Amino acid sequence: SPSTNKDAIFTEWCHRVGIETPKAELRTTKESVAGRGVFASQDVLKGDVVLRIPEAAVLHNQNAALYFPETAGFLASKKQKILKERRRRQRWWDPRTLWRRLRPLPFEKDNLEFVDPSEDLWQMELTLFALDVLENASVHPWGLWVSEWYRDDPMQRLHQTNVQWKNSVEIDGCIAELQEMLPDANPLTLRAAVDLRLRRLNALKNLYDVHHVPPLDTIYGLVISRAIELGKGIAGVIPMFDMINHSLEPNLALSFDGSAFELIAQRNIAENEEMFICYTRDISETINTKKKSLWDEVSAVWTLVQWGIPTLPEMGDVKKMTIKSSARENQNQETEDDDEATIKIKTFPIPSWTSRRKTRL
Ligand SMILES: C[S@@+](CC[C@H](N)C(=O)[O-])C[C@H]1O[C@@H](n2cnc3c(N)ncnc32)[C@H](O)[C@@H]1O
Repeated sequence: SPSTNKDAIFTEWCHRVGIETPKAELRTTKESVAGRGVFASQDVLKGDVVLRIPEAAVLHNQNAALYFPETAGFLASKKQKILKERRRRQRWWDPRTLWRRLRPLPFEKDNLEFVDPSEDLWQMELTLFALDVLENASVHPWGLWVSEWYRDDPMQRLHQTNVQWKNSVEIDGCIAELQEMLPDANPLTLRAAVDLRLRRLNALKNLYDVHHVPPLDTIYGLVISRAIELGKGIAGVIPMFDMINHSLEPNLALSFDGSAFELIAQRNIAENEEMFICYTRDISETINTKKKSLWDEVSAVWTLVQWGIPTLPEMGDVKKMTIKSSARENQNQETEDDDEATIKIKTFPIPSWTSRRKTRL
């Protein structure tokens, strides 16, 4: 049974919003690598579905827009402006673009140079929606879940002090702590990663003009550590799936069947074993890359900054979590050569705004 009352309340919440937990259970326990994680509630066989999360329960911008149309409207108009500005920058002959290139001292990059509008805007979208949820936590269906979001590492503590990227004393302290967690990391790489994360947040705040919301930085740090890419430039946080910790040898894979996300056992798992997904790269890739390279070191540093998880340098990677559409089919094909199984990545189809209108939690 769940180890704390809070876990039991969360599990009850999951069932209320349609999440099925046939073989998995959230537990706050020292047995978990992160103090809290998802465990097998009974013996699991390879190929079993241990969790099933309906798409309507996922916090992504279209589901969130149903509850917070005002925020959705604000975000959409800002996004339009940002994309327009980017299109203008792509016209090299535009006088303003030309001026930017000809400036004598182009070292001070501007906001748009720290974010890629086709990749990074979901960060602010999900952050603002999560803030909306928290403001209405006592009545909103997602309230109980979002209130449970948690992360404790030097980078998150830095975010929680709402530090500016120019404030070097606090950044130095954070870097020193991260360095202790990953002594092999090159200090300059570490500084660059922290700096990039803070500058990107700063750039997003400027582009959206949302500077004065105090818990924004905190929620931003939580959102980026829990979201998963669902499609190009679209991300979401999947309840209960977001409670699963990271391992380079995961025993679960995520699959989408058109209406729900399923977590499928990749091997037999004993009752009370912790269950993991891999936040970084697939096992099949890790096996072939034992060699430590500069790129691996950069990746390990990024994993530390993004999730607060110190990995071995040769194991790190910056790749985002991916959805293995074929996770279930692989079970049938994999019998002869497990490691060679190629994973097809399915782009998650976000349903249109109108067709989703009726589906609420
Ligand atoms: C998606 S959440 C996972 C659930 C989280 N443990 C919780 O209770 O909310 C990601 C966060 O979990 C923690 N985490 C996940 N895997 C970890 C690991 N292998 N070692 C240490 N911390 C981990 C980190 O704090 C990370 O930022």
